[in-house]
Amino acid sequence: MAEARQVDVVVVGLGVGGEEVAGRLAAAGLDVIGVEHRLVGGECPYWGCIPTKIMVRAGNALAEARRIPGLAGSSTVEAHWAPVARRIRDEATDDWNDKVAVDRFTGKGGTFVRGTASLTGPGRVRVGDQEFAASRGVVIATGTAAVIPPIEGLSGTPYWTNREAVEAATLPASMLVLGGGAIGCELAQAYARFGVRVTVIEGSPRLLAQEEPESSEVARAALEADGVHVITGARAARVAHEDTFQVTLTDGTVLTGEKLLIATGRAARLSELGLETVGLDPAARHLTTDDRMRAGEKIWAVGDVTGHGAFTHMAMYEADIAVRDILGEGGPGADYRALPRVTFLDPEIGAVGMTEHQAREAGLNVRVGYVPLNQTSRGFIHGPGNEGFIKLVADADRGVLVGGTTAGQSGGEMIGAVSVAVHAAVPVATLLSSIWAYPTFHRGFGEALKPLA
Ligand SMILES: Cc1cc2nc3c(=O)[nH]c(=O)nc-3n(C[C@H](O)[C@H](O)[C@H](O)COP(=O)(O)OP(=O)(O)OC[C@H]3O[C@@H](n4cnc5c(N)ncnc54)[C@H](O)[C@@H]3O)c2cc1C
Ligand SMILES: NC(=O)c1ccc[n+]([C@@H]2O[C@H](COP(=O)([O-])OP(=O)(O)OC[C@H]3O[C@@H](n4cnc5c(N)ncnc54)[C@H](O)[C@@H]3O)[C@@H](O)[C@H]2O)c1
Repeated sequence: MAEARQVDVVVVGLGVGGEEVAGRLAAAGLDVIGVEHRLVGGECPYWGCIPTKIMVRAGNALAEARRIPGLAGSSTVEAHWAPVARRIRDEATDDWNDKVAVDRFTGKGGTFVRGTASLTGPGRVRVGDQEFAASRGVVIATGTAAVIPPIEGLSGTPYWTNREAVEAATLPASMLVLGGGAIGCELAQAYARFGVRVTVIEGSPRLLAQEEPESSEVARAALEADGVHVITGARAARVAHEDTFQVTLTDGTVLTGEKLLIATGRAARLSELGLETVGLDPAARHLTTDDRMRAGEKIWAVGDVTGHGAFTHMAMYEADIAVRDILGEGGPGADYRALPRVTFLDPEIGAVGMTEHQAREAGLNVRVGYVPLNQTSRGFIHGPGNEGFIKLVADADRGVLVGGTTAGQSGGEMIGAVSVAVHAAVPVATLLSSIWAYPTFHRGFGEALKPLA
């Protein structure tokens, strides 16, 4: 093997987080190697956020058109998948080609290496027969991959993960979805709105189990309204595939579907990284980081691998902190109190910070405000499609919000206000004295805040 090339920084994985770190460090004048074995940009643009939200946008347009009767006349809606598949292939992913993204990075002065990287010691990375010695250190941004549960018969069948569901040029007649988290719910609704017969099988007692119970109810009602068969508290015991999939649940129920989507969570890609060469545990679920995203000697970690929340905005947030630390720029460290997330169902389910349950578990003196959107003026005006609610969770001792959920037409947008309040610890008294525009959905904040006084 040739002698190690001396550089400033090696970034392993150029997904959302890694591309941001590598690009900014290169633009700042450092000698940066960026290593990626699939596509620069990672899961979000090619198989995650962007293509799935293109599907959601299209499904929502269909749903809104179907709401015209009773509001504005009549509508005949014919759903076609071809424009959705075309937008994903041509506009969003360049047919799963990352040339533009690679050029973006090299244009900032970075050196791109296509391949699988592994650590060989502090600051040292191997990619194929190339070795790099990074004087400042290595940034791990290797993201997550779909978890495939060890169900009898599943391995070896042509099951789908989010990748095949996103790449589909045509739709199946029917689809079984294992897992009712964000991926399962979003794809189930989008597919159902294009006429696919969808069944969701969720192991825990409710969908979106990490969120408020009220969010789970909204999600279930929304899916069922679109004809999705939702089964909760059920486990798959066996999978078989001939022409179609057969999933046998532990209670003996047999379900069939043309496709089977596995959406049972994601796991950090850590096991093949050579973490043992830098004193870290390769069997760990995530890389533990301090508030500067440092994970060990000459090692930073950002994005899904840190386990703080598998979201693009989290990867970007942590990338910014790591960049500032590597460049010695200072500034605020990581603070996860106000982590926002949006499940892009119709209605959208936005949430930030703690759920009521988490706040009680944390021993806070909890107060809760809750308003169903259909009881607000805007909800009444909106009519069909006005499902949702605002729920605010306050720490009564400190007089501030610690979390909230905004489910509804613009739930993903509304959560921004709660996010600011939690992040900046705005006193509930100050929020109560605010003026909320009439008739908006967010005017419901005024009502939801009243019990928190
Ligand atoms: C279906 C779906 C929908 C989603 N929707 C949303 C959404 O609406 N909003 C949101 O905020 N988040 C969403 N997410 C989550 C979001 O995509 C991730 O949080 C984000 O991509 C994480 O960025 P990352 O850089 O940590 O990892 P990734 O984007 O996974 O990038 C990691 C990169 O590292 C590369 N890599 C791994 N190991 C190596 C190695 N050894 N050598 C070289 N390269 C390596 C991988 O090929 C990959 O490109 C969604 C995810 C999925 C799957
Ligand atoms: N809108 C967004 O921001 C968005 C969208 C999609 C994904 N994501 C990110 O990607 C992550 C992964 O999404 P996900 O939906 O795969 O994971 P998830 O962890 O959110 O949900 C997985 C679900 O599968 C269930 N499950 C696990 N094993 C099962 C089994 N054997 N049988 C039946 N059910 C089982 C779990 O109980 C859980 O409810 C999310 O947590 C989120 O961070 C975000």
